[in-house]
Amino acid sequence: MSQGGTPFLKMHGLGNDFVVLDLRAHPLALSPERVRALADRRTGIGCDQLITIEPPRDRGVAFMGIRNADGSVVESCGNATRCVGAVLLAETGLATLNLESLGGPLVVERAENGLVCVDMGPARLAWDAIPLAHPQDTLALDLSVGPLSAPSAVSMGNPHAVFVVDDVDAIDLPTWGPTVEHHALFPRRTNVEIIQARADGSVRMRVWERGVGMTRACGTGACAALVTAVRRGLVPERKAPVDLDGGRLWIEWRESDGHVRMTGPATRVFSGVLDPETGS
Ligand SMILES: N[C@H](CCC[C@H](N)C(=O)O)C(=O)O
Repeated sequence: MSQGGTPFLKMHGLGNDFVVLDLRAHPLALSPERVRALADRRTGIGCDQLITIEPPRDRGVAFMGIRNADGSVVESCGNATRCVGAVLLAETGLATLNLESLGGPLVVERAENGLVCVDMGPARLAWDAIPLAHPQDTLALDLSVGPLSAPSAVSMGNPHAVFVVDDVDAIDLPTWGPTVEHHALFPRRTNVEIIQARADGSVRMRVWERGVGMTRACGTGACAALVTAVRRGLVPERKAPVDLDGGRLWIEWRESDGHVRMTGPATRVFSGVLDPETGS
């Protein structure tokens, strides 16, 4: 492998996986084509999102860049925030730190049992904050696609359409997800979640991610799911475990400031160096 390549880490949060490029000492131009090539699971390293760690732009320890597998640059990624947060907590020895993203400032803390807790900022519920193409009540949108109808819309810096269903395993999300993702109601497309409330107070969720497709977990989606469950009166408290295909996240929607806190694992898989010639 040639010298001077860009170091990377392969990481995941509950199976939602990332190639994390540390660009702080190794600037690298990332065209959408290059992102798609790196994310390709057949010919590239393979990941749901390409994540960059960049020098801070304001008061954080670093800036985190987020690119979906289709090459789109997006605002927020909860699972990647825990992963990058874990890297920076270990690097700095801090117990809590500020991380910057396009979706806004994030606060990352060490939690018990090796987990990572992130203050994902406020849930945004206004129609033009999602954004939607025209004014609507975000608690229940005037939208039906196949067996899915009347989702709630929530932004965690990125858009989410959350459908409440009786049984998430009875919905063919790979079929209906893309139709919702690209619906004209969402000028920036949307992530698509289906959720069901359980008798034990937990929430079960599956997700079709904007710019990726089906993933095993979505941290911002889990935040949007809990916010929707609270708004719809489906859970007894403003906090609940959210069970995704890849595992469990603990989510709380704080009443005092409307911020959403997410706690869960961050897993490092392997490290490497990108070849500067081939970029992979
Ligand atoms: N697909 C999302 C970005 C990644 C979100 C997800 N991986 C998470 O953990 O929050 C979007 O286009 O907004």
